[in-house]
Amino acid sequence: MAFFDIFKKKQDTPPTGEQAQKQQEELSAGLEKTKTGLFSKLARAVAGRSTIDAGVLDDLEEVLISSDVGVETTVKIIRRIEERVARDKYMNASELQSILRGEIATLMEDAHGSSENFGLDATEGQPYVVMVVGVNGAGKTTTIGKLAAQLGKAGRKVWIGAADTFRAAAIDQLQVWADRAGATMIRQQMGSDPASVAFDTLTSAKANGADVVLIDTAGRLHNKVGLMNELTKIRNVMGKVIPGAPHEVMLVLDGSTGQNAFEQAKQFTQATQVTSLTITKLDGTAKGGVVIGISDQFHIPVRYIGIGEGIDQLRIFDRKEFVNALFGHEKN
Ligand SMILES: Nc1nc2c(ncn2[C@@H]2O[C@H](COP(=O)(O)OP(=O)(O)OP(=O)(O)O)[C@@H](O)[C@H]2O)c(=O)[nH]1
Repeated sequence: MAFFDIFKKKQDTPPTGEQAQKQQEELSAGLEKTKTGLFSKLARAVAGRSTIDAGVLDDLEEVLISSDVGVETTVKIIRRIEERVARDKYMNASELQSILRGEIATLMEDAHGSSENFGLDATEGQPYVVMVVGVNGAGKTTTIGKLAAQLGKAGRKVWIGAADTFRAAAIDQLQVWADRAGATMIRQQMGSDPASVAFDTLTSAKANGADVVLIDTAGRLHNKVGLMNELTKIRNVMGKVIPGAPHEVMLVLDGSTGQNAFEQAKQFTQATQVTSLTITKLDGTAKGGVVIGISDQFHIPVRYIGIGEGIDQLRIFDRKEFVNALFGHEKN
């Protein structure tokens, strides 16, 4: 069974029209800074210009790069718009916003393919295991906590493994979240072997009929080989307890770090096979363009975004809602 099914199908009732609207409004509010930044820059790029010409495209390039969309993705977008302009000859500068919206929507669709494709399916009757990776401070602990709470609310039995054993405070913080979420947490002494914690967690989860296992890991980046070896060791141990585990490797990135998030994505994708992304802290930043650039550049689907500290402010990422939140609903 895929995690997406586990999560979605267990939700008591789908949101009503009113709830769905509220959720969309919260998302728009969370992305407000990114939206305002992008649009004020776009407005400046087209001010006083009638057609989309080379000058407008140069300015657009700067707008996208300064909105943290990333160089590769920016170049791709500009090239596509250039092709359209070449075909169409005359394009009004006022159309730039809707053209950009269309290009971003297409990019996100290409990057995501089937958005349910986050990793492997778990064998029926076995827990679905998510290994959560990312640097300290990216929001791993909070994300695991919110996820456990949402899954618990949806009636799922959740096990959490505290395999970030380097800081006692990190283990304690995770324990607080686990208790709040009604999840079972497996922990050992600070400094113990993370692979051993993962082994204990999966063994206990399997024996107790857990639905989902979330494994927290330490994300020290000072040494790439060290990181790779540690993550490989944890993965191998998991696979011995539950064949196929981990079914998903979720990389948590702090969206407010902009270009740094791209660098982290590069480091982690080189160290291990990452199958999904969670991008946190989009509420406090104008750097939300990272969501577009990272999913495009790394071709890894974004599963969740964090738009606040509240439990339900960790949202399943929906690329259409995201584009709507940035550009408004499409007018027919
Ligand atoms: N505003 C906002 N804050 C967030 C979001 N996600 C996480 N945070 C905050 O970011 C801070 C860091 O989050 P943690 O979960 O502790 O980060 P971590 O990656 O586990 O870091 P370590 O515990 O140091 O390994 C906390 O204060 C969280 O409340 C979000 O989506 N929005």
